[in-house]
Amino acid sequence: MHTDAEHSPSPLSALRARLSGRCRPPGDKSVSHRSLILGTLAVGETRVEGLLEGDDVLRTGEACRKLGARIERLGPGSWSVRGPGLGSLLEPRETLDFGNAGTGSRLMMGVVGGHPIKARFDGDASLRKRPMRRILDPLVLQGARVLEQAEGGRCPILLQGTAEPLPIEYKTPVASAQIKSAVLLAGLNSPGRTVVIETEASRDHTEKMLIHFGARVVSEPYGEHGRKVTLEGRPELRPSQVRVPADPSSAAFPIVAALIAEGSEIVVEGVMTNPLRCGLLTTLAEMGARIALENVREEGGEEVADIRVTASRLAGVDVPAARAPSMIDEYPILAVAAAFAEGETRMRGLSELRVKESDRLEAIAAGLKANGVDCEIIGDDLIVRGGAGRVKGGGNVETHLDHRIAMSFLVMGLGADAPAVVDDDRMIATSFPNFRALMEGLGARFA
Ligand SMILES: O=C(O)C1=C[C@@H](OP(=O)(O)O)[C@@H](O)[C@H](O)C1
Ligand SMILES: C=C(OP(=O)(O)O)C(=O)O
Repeated sequence: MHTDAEHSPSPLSALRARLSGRCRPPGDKSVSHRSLILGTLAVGETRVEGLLEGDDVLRTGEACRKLGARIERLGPGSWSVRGPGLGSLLEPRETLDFGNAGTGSRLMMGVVGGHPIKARFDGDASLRKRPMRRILDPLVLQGARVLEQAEGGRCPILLQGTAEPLPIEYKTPVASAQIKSAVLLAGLNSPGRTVVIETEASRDHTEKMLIHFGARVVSEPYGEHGRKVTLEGRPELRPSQVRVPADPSSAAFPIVAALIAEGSEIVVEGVMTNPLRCGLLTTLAEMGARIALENVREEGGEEVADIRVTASRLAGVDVPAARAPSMIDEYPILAVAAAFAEGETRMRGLSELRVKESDRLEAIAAGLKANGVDCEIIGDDLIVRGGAGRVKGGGNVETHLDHRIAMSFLVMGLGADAPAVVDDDRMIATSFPNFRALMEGLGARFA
């Protein structure tokens, strides 16, 4: 299946534009994956509204079906999930193919790891490069066994889960919501308590949604920036209603586009403003961006807001490493904003960017250089010296099967002197299938 995607790239270029109007980005990817997974672990019908119908999430849905869930699309973004329930999952007969999705594959490893079933995990060329030992190590402590794996603990992986996961206390080696979530999801079927400690807090959607589905989860501060999360095993998960707010990581693209494209003013509606996802907004505000949160309200257990953005003169800033977990997927688009800023932006502590869909640190630097932007990587830091409102553009950007690299450099083209070209736009469908239409609705020009 993945071979098609790899064999016929679809290049796209973006031209200078002025943006105006209102838009609503699709549902949050993290919440969407989790709504299907938790729906599968609850007995009865879970209804999801605003599900992200991107390839990553649809593959999680396919995997849940292979474990015994009945999943139906009732209308656009509206889905019904009927789970067999915790402890009653079926052993899948076929490989669970997660395509490009780190989140889907890693969370489902946690689910399988906590059940007495065996499953094979695989994905595309990008997913096959991503490190999975970080997930397998704690799962083995919980009692799962890795029967087969590619070199370095990579997919394809054959995982044998356990009927009775051991209650463990686990300190994550890096700030990662995927590691935390895999351990908690495996721990759901444990007779005891599972504790995950992180020294830097990562996004907390799993904890919040587990509580929404009826589990007992306590999250306490740990050290200066960390959290200690305790889950009581074998909860009675009840089917629930989930309303998925708009994805702040997708909203980041129109937001930065409006900041850098002269004369623009837009409103991005219904965006989740969970503090553990808001590092980009904090950073852009420090850079002098004219961004206002309007109509702040609650939707589906999360705070959401309409975000008004006016084109702005930006100034370079120093982004501390401690902010990385709250904006981990936003560095490619922040680097584009930094390219248009006046002065130097230093983004610190980006080692995790090397193990995303591509080596994002290298991919960002190469894309910036191709478009005439002065930048360098020093250790795990990225330094961008901005053009004070001007970027040459005209570059050809290699996207390496990475949706965020593709969208970021298309946004760059909307503000650059010459069009920016990305070598392949197909991966955009993994997280933001209507990216092009939504941006064109605001006045963006692509060819
Ligand atoms: O848990 C999640 O939904 C995610 C966690 C992050 O990954 P890490 O856990 O590897 O930081 C993020 O990059 C990814 O897009 C989504
Ligand atoms: C890192 C990302 O996703 P995943 O880890 O799910 O592939 C992302 O969407 O930027």
